[in-house]
Amino acid sequence: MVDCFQTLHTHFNCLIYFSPVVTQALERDVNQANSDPTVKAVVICGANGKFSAGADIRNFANIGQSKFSSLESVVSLIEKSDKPMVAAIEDLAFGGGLEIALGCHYRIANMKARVGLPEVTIGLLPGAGGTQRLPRLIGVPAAIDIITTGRHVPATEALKLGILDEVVEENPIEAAINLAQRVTGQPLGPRRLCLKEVPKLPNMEAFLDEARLKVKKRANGQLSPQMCFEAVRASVYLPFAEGIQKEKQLFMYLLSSGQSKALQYAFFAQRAMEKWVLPNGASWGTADPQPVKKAAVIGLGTMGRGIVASLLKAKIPVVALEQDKKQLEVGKAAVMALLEREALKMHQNGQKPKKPIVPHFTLDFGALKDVDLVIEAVFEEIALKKEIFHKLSVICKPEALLGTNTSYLDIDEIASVTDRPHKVIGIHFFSPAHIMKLVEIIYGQQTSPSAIATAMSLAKSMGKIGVVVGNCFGFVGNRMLTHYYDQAYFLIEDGSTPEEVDKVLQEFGFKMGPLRVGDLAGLDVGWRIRKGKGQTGDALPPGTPPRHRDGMRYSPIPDMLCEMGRYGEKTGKGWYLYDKPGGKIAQPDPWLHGFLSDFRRTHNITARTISQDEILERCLYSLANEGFRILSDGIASCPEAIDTIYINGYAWPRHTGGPMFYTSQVGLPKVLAKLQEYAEANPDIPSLQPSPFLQKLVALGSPPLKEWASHVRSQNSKL
Ligand SMILES: CC/C=C\C=C\CC(=O)SCCNC(=O)CCNC(=O)[C@H](O)C(C)(C)COP(=O)(O)OP(=O)(O)OC[C@H]1O[C@@H](n2cnc3c(N)ncnc32)[C@H](O)[C@@H]1OP(=O)(O)O
Repeated sequence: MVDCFQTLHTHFNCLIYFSPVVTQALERDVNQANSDPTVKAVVICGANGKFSAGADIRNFANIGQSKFSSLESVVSLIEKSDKPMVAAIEDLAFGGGLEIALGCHYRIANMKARVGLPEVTIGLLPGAGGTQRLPRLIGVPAAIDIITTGRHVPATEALKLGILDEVVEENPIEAAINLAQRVTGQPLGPRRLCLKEVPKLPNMEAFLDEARLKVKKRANGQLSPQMCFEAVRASVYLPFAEGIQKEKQLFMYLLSSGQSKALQYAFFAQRAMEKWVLPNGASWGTADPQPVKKAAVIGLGTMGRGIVASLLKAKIPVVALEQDKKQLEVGKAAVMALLEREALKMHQNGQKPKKPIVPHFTLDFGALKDVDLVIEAVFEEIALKKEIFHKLSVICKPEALLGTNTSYLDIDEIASVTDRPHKVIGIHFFSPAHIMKLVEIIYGQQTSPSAIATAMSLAKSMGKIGVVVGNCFGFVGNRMLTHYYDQAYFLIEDGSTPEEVDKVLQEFGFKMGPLRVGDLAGLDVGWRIRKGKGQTGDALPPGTPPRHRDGMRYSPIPDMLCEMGRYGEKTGKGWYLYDKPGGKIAQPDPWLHGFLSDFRRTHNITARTISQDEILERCLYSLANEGFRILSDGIASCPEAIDTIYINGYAWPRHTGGPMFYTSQVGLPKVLAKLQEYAEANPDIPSLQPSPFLQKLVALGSPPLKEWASHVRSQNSKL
């Protein structure tokens, strides 16, 4: 990593993610350069076209304090050197990598480089002086922004901010050597960040108070953004050396917190999804993705519009089809408005908006004859979907992949009406589809590995995270979610208010609780699904007890709200009262509280005071309990898949690692005991009965989460 100007040729190939061994080697080489009189200046660069992405975070939690301290002392050694030290940043300088560059006296990067301090995203803070040097270099507001968000800063912005001294078109090493030659002999004092004052603000105190509140609000219970803020704040009030001590103290606090463990787990869990393997052994190694040069989307409702935008983002031309002229006009206007908003957003973020490819809007199914992929996004009605898929199998070319954006329905049933069940696959987006990162890729009994590879590769090109799952009602995410919502409804029947339930889940870390989310998504969505299942509406057999279905407890309250036209935000009332239809300001609704009291009276329910613990445990443990069933059914291949789905599709608070990781941290015996307790108290709620797989894990002594998949004996793959 160290290269020299003129005589020193020590050059060690630093891995993009460095270890304590690399830190030691860097220290040795800097010392050598310092003591070699023939060396006039040093250029620090990376190997293989990259500067550094920071420390290797595998097994981070096991590294002792001394190893972290040693990086700061090497940065300090670089900074104190009497010879000019120049960082030549190729492509990226993140985390400890940027901290090393901040220790250098000059920094040069190539045009496409990005720099940043992403430690906050893995539950930490920059612990090698970054929180003390960056504010001295670029001022407190910009440093707070970069350090508390962990965002990647493009080279051009970094130049404007003053993080970089120069940006060059190509290889920065050459330019760094030239710079080193130019500055040799000039005083280095003014270039040492540790000696600089933090730039003053006229209203520093007030600015920091406001910034602290903003960071806390955005953090939603995550500690690292708040500790990052406190470390930067220390740079304002403490001398450099004391600021470094404060940074170290806060870093060690975060390192030992459960949150950093959870966030690092989530980081690797997400990346593991890329390497899908089916129970029959199929994987990237055995399946080639088909090229998708042209795609079609059927249905331009909310989901269809977002899917069109996502495909266009991946530069795939799209045929957008609707069933009638009016729907097509409405859909077209909405898609164009969405594309304009996206372009404006890019412009505001300083990015150059690309000229959008305008979709081909049509009513004509014949326009689909040459597409490589269709994604159907019509209403969740199996008969409608089957009709469309039958048509597609007649019109589309034989090699075209037929995808459905269903969120619940049976992929095999849909495939059964086509001439190519091996090319039928679920591609389940999450709303808003152009923003949410998750895509569940669902394989049916006959879906080919190549179809899976194509869908996974498509997800990546749209900038999304694909997770391969098996076929069952609701797949992974929605199958688990049903139990979470059921508990919320039952708790409300038994005496809680929607506000109490939401508050508990918000305090856990969700941005919104289940009832508020229900109002946002539209209560009619679930109502239509329950009607489709015959749980409510015309298909309900006469004489069905109002609060039971097939002998199991059922809450009719959400159906009753919909029957009264209370669909949530869009109608101005649902679980909450809104300022107007489509309004965002939710207020507790006295009418609803009265309605709940009447409901309890009608059904002889004596309202009881329900503790916050019971609300949390019943909602979260019942959801995770279904996760254990999903694992033993082979619908998800590992707990990491479930957690990645929940974090990226359901806004599960990342700093708790996802439902399965969270359960592992609470302790499986405790979760099992609580489920047993709640199941006994509610014998008509079978979803509270602990899953046999959870019981098995506890009987096995609660092995670590990474071993759970190996304990699934009866994989019930649908392939
Ligand atoms: C001795 C300790 C002293 C000092 C401590 C200093 C603090 C730090 O530096 S903490 C680390 C800060 N850096 C980061 O958080 C960067 C994390 N990585 C990323 O953001 C991205 O990986 C990326 C660098 C932007 C590259 O993205 P992309 O091109 O999309 O590749 P990925 O799929 O994300 O990653 C490829 C591959 O690398 C593994 N990996 C990524 N980062 C790390 C890491 N920091 N440590 C170990 N491994 C890492 C990732 O898991 C992938 O592995 P596969 O096995 O190929 O899945």
